[in-house]
Amino acid sequence: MTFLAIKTISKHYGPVHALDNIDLTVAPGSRTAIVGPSGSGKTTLLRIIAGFETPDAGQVMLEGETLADGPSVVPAHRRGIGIVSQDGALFPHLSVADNISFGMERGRPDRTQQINALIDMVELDRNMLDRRPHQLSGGQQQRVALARALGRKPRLMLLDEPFSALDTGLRENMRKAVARVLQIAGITTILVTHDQAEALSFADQVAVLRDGKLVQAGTPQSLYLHPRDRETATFLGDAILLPADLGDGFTNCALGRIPTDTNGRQGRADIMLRPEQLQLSVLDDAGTSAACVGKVTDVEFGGAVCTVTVVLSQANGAETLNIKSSGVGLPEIGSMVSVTVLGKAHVFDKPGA
Ligand SMILES: Nc1ncnc2c1ncn2[C@@H]1O[C@H](COP(=O)(O)OP(=O)(O)OP(=O)(O)O)[C@@H](O)[C@H]1O
Repeated sequence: MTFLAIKTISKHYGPVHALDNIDLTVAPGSRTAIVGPSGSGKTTLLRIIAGFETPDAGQVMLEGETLADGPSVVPAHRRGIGIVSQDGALFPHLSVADNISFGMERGRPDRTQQINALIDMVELDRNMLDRRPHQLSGGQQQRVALARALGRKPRLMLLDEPFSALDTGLRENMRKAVARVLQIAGITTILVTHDQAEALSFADQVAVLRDGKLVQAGTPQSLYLHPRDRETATFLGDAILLPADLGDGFTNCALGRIPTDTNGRQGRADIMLRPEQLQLSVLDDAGTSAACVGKVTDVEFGGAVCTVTVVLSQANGAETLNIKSSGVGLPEIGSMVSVTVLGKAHVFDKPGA
């Protein structure tokens, strides 16, 4: 079932083609993340959905209602869409309570009850209600902004990089908290972010934009493991890209004979593995018959996840691999290791894709 449908949306700013024929559907109650490099059109798309920007062509439909049909649009304030932006955009001269209740009827008998319910929902202490925004941390301000947006009971919530000003630990906590609040409230959400890890962990659906075009949309798992092209593969995370010979659901490549995610394709192709699909074992003298052998040339300690650089032997094409490994029992530089592949290699649709 479709809740929001974006159909053939295009937008120019003078000579810049900010959005080019975008089609995207969003299911009710779901969380979609729109990701892409800087300038790929993410904010423009969000602003068109919100009603702050008019498309040149195409439609935006929400619950079957046409919100935009080319330049003919329903104004932003009549769309029932909430938005939380990067800076939270709170009113600095108003208390937290007044910020949350902004737009609520002032004489409403259940006003205090509503404010309390909203501040509880975003898991802030009620004793913060009398404070001004500058007396709150960045994360607390974002929660107030979310409470204010929720107070208007939006049909759809748009989050425009709301976590980007927060530091790493807080960012992750906020992301989880916001996802929880929106899920409990049953509100369909679209998040714009340039942080691919954030998109993968927050969303049920990830849509990748590049140069104003929608490159791929799908579940985080499907995009991460089966990206359409090399650019999407490397945008979504570290990737090991290798040339290979295909046949019968297997490939022969520098890592030996490994299963692939396509059947029935033959010939040369480019394949991708995620670094965590490769497992290292330090070789003792008896292990030199292992299928794929290499030498450790660098070890980068990174806490829980470390990077081990391995140069494969001549027999394995002398490829250089950056492999993710746990910080426990890291091999030493200069040691010989065998490399085993977990799972399947992804085959790109087109050679050189
Ligand atoms: N009001 C505007 N006038 C002219 N050009 C614009 C305007 N808004 C956006 N653009 C251009 O449209 C393209 C898409 O911009 P947009 O802000 O949507 O990208 P983005 O993916 O959100 O980028 P970022 O991650 O840097 O915020 C860019 O080339 C940008 O320079």
